[in-house]
Amino acid sequence: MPTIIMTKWPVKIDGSVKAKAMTFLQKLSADDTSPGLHLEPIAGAADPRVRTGRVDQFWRAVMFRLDGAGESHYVIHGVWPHDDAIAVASRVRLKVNPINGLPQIEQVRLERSGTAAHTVDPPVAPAEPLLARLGRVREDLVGRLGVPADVADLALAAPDEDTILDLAQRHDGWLGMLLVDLATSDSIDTIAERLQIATPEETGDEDADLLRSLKQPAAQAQFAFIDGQEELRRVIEKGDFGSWRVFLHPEQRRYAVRRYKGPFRLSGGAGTGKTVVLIHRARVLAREQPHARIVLTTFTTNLADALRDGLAQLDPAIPQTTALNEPGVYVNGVDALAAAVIRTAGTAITDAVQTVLGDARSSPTARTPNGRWREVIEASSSELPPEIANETFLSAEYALVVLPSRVKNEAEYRRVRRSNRGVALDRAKRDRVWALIAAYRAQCRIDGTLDFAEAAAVAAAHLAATGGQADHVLVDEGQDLSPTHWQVLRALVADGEDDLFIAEDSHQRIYGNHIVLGRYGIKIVGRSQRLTLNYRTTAQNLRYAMAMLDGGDYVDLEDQEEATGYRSARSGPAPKVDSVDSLAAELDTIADRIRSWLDCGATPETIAVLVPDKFQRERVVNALNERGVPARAVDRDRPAEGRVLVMTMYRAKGMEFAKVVLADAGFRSAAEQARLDGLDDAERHDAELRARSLIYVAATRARDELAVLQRR
Ligand SMILES: Nc1ncnc2c1ncn2[C@@H]1O[C@H](COP(=O)(O)OP(=O)(O)OP(=O)(O)O)[C@@H](O)[C@H]1O
Repeated sequence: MPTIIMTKWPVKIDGSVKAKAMTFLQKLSADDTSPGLHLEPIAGAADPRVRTGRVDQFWRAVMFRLDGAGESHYVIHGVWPHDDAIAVASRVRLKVNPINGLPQIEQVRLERSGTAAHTVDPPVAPAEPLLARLGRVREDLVGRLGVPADVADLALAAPDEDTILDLAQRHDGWLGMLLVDLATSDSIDTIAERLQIATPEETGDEDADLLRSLKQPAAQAQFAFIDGQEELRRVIEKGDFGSWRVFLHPEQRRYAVRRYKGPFRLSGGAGTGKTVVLIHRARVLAREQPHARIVLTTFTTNLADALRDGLAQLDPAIPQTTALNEPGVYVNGVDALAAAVIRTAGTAITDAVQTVLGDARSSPTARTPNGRWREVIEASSSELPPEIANETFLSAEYALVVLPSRVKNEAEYRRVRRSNRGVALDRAKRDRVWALIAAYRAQCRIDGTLDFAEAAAVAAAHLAATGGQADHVLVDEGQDLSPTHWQVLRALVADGEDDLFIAEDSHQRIYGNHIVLGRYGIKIVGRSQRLTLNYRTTAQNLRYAMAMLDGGDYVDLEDQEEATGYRSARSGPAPKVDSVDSLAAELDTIADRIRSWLDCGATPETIAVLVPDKFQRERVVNALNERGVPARAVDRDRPAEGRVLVMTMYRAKGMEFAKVVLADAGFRSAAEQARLDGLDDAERHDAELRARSLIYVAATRARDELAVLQRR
């Protein structure tokens, strides 16, 4: 049967044509001799392999036919209206790039008009174009990396990064990726290595050479061999043809499929496709090991919902299970996962509670309410200074020191190591802190509740005693997890091959404290890599977001300084940053901005207003509705259609929108300021880092346009 090789299609087609294209491709993949397909060569075409096929009366598919291993292969270039299709088919050529061995669809110049098929105004070269400033010469681009000469000349004349990114956006696949890389300070060797470029071997059989080239890792960012009718349907039905589902960057593919001898850590800035790698990896593991118990987890339930949806979109055939310890992929937030361990353990959980808390609770499934630490502090007559007797310090001390070390009494607390905790505690202070912790525990015992960190610690102790319940654990948003989360995940899976795969970005830590994985039995030892190409955010918005982090000392889960260098594949307008004098002016400006986007054809649900807290969320929703802009608050529910979405910056984590307004960026309520003022230096410093990260997270949710409003 013929093999279909999809490419990222250069034109977007609408739903009804898509359905017909699907039928056409299904027929083609079943039998390419069927006369209804009207497969035809084009007389005088630049490439004798080119064929057109009849999608319907009006639309034609353009493709290349290759023969190899006794089978025909069709590289589908795209679908166009009849006359355009003939014009495209006459001038396109598929060849192996002689320098880098990658497949290249080029447009041959039309002799009649003497113009290039893809005309681009050559920029006027400034005194020193960007690539010259970076020390690049024509030989690097053309002779070493295989950039076509005409594209190389445009790139070499580009005055700045944005111009190169514009050029990159006009070239799909490896060429676009090379251009993005060339605009950075990475060495030519690094760039070549990243795309695994190698000089091609020529066998004399051109079709076989092309097929080999199409299978190169960097080629798969643009060409996908379709594995059966079902995959064909998914590729065509789901959104655009350039989607993450099909065309992975070679680095993403490597991390999705590679085997690791132990825990692996994948870092990367916002939008670099970490979640995409995790979802693909879950699929790869599930397909290769149908009996494996695979866990895909993250920090919140909302993010887990998105992972679940993403996996189902990628491949509905992958079995998702709703119970741990069963074959298939179990997707859940890490706290829900810990709760599930406790629930299914039943009364057998008593031993684990005893191990962690030193008391007996038989069915500790209720949650400790927020504010319990405050009540305990208020009810005590502790002589501790305010920078210790506060909720932030005590809950952190409890989650970072007491629970992971399973401290059960004052004597143990006196001895425990408090590494990386800012405030030093002498013996008297330790005893007083313990008195508060003991009061907290006593109250929770009476209520029969556990807080989230306790529940994770108890679940970890239970698993450690009774054995793991998974074969592979994949973790997203690792930077936000707390020590007992890591303990439960470590205990969930036995040490061994592909046990833990962790995606994280320390710049996006907005919840917990900084921690180091090695302390919780997760030894990365050199198995750590970084993704650096941002798929989501335009270079302009990314620059704005990165500037929020300037000067902050961010440290990753292996206690190393976090790298900042990463780049965007997309270019767009600069963010609009406005300062306003009053709340009313701010709300008016938000409404005006959104109205102008809607007037230009944006759909409401692709626009989000991100605010610091729930109070402001309600205020913005009301103000927008009053001003005739339909808006809706998003909380735990999934975003609905037809209205502009308004949510807290926390809720927006992991999401993305075409257009984003950051309202009241950097706002701090009086209560929050008072809380920060009451903290010790180390806690305050960490809180400041998290506050900057929150703006970074929020700003990187914008795909195309970002507007920022600050109060003067
Ligand atoms: N290979 C790819 N081709 C096309 N789009 C991609 C690719 N990889 C990722 N994307 C897109 O880039 C966006 C960001 O991807 P993803 O959410 O996986 O990044 P992330 O690193 O997890 O981001 P964040 O840390 O901000 O949550 C998504 O829209 C995703 O579909």
